[in-house]
Order: sequence, then structure tokens, then C-alpha cells
Amino acid sequence: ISIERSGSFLQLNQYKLMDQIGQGSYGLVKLAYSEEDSTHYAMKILSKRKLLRKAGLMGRGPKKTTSPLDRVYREIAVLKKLDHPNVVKLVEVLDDPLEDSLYLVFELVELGEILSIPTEKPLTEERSWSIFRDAVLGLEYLHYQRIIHADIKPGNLLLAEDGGVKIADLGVCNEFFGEDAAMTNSSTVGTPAFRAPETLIPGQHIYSGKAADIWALGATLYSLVYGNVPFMANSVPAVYEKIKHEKLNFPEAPQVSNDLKDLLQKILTKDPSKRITLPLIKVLTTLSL
Ligand SMILES: COc1ccc(C(=O)/C=C\Nc2cc(OC)c(C(=O)O)cc2Cl)cc1
Repeated sequence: ISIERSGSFLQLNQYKLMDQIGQGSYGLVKLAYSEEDSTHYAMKILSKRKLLRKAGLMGRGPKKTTSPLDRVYREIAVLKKLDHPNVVKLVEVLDDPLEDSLYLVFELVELGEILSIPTEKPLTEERSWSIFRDAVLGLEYLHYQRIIHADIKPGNLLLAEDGGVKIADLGVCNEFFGEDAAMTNSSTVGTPAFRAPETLIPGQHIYSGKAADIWALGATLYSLVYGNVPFMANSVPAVYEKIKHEKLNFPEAPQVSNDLKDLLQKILTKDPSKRITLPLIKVLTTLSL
């Protein structure tokens, strides 16, 4: 990779790095401009050293099979084979063995995260249905490709200018073989408030990756219309207790249709074997068109 400073920008090959547009535990995302095709991209920048160090940190107990760095290379391999309008598109990877930074170049989804919660201004029911419908199609595609996302939440849904929504951050995804992923909560665990009850059972409890993704999608839909997650508390263990035992309740305001509340009840069902599956969710969301 050719790295040079041109004025106040860092230039990586044909990409001029601009402002930071995203950040998280993974690293950060910068707006990048390619002079080659006069197009903007989202460049996710990771530090290999940081990922390796996290491996050390998380290396407690039995040696983890995949270090976070291996996981990134796995994410890259997974992303390269994906092609769907509701999943972010990886364009190229800039990985210089001598460099600490790893650059993932994605197509830019112009408007960024659909909603940051908590918010006093949730989305209208109509907007929420449309976003949910796209996320269902994206998740159906990932499950069809034998991939569990494992961190579905509003922050990982990006909004395009044409109103379309794309699922991002396959950094914690799990590939599975056969019909479903037999997950244990020792693997990556996603964001506390969006975790399904069955992922919170201590010990080597095996659970379905697909059903846990569907729960997270339901918690996401709930947060779009109400502006906050379905089970709130001021500590993570307290949130987990509520997810496992508290009855789902709907605030008086904002007013939400019975169809949507009915769908939320079916998705946020604590017993995964009784939880609604994607094919039926698709029928109900198409009916609500
Ligand atoms: C205001 O305008 C904005 C336009 C685009 C953005 C944006 O793109 C943010 C994050 N992007 C991403 C993050 C990812 O992981 C965490 C992955 C992945 O690893 O799959 C891919 C992408 Cl693209 C932000 C603001």
C-alpha cells in the first residue's frame, strides 16, 4: 500500500481519507474518497495489534480458538462472498503485512445509522415497518448463507439515500454448517440489551443462533418505535434479569398499532422454541404493507 500525506489528508492508494464517520469497539470508520472513480466509500480501520491484544485479554480460560484478528480475516472471507441489497458491500481490503492497520473499504451507505437510542424522537411506525422489512430480508439472506450476525441492533443498520437499509458489522458473526448454529455464550455475545434470554443461561448452554438473531431484530424494532430497548435497567446483570423474567410491556405513548405490538409479542417470546421464525415474520410484514 502506498501511504502518503497530501495536505491534511492521509492518502491510501487511490483513497483520500476524510472525516471519521463511525467508531466502536472494533476501531473506527472514516469517509474515504477515491479519485479513481470519484466516489466516496466507508473505510473501516482496524489495528491488528489491538485485535491481538484483545485476544490476550479474552484469552482467559481455555485458549480461544479464534483470536479477534482471525475473526476479522474470517469476517473478510465471509463478506467477500456476500451480495445482497440489504447487507453492506465490502469493496476491497488494504492489508499491508508490514503495517499494523487493516483497512476494509465498504460501499458508502450515505445516511449512516438509522437511529441512535435512547431517543425522545423515535421513528414513525411507517418508517419502522419499512426499515424492519429490509432488515428481515438482509437477515434472511445471511441465515441462508449460513451466517449468524450475532449483533443485530439499530447501530448496525445503515440507511441509504434511497431509503433502503443495509445490515453492517459482521465482525462478530458466526458461520455455521447444517441447519442452524449451535451457539454457546462463550463465543462473541453481542450487545447486552439486545441479547435473547436463552443466551443468558449460565454454563455451556447450547442455543439456536437464528432464534437469537430474530430476538435481537425484535428488540431493534421495539427500539425504533419506542425510542428505547424493551428491557431497561441501570446495570447489565439487572438488564439480563429483566430479559429473562420480565413480561414485555408497551408504553402508553407513542401509540403503536396492534399489528406491530402483536408481531413484537411473537418475536420477543422468551422460549426460543415458541418464538416466531423468519418465514412467518416475512408474511406478517408483507401483510402490513
Ligand atoms: C453520517 O453518514 C454516515 C455514513 C456512513 C456511516 C457508516 O458507514 C458507519 C459504519 N459503517 C460500517 C461499520 C461496520 O462495522 C462496524 C461495517 C462492517 O464491518 O460490516 C461496515 C460499515 Cl460500512 C456513518 C455515518
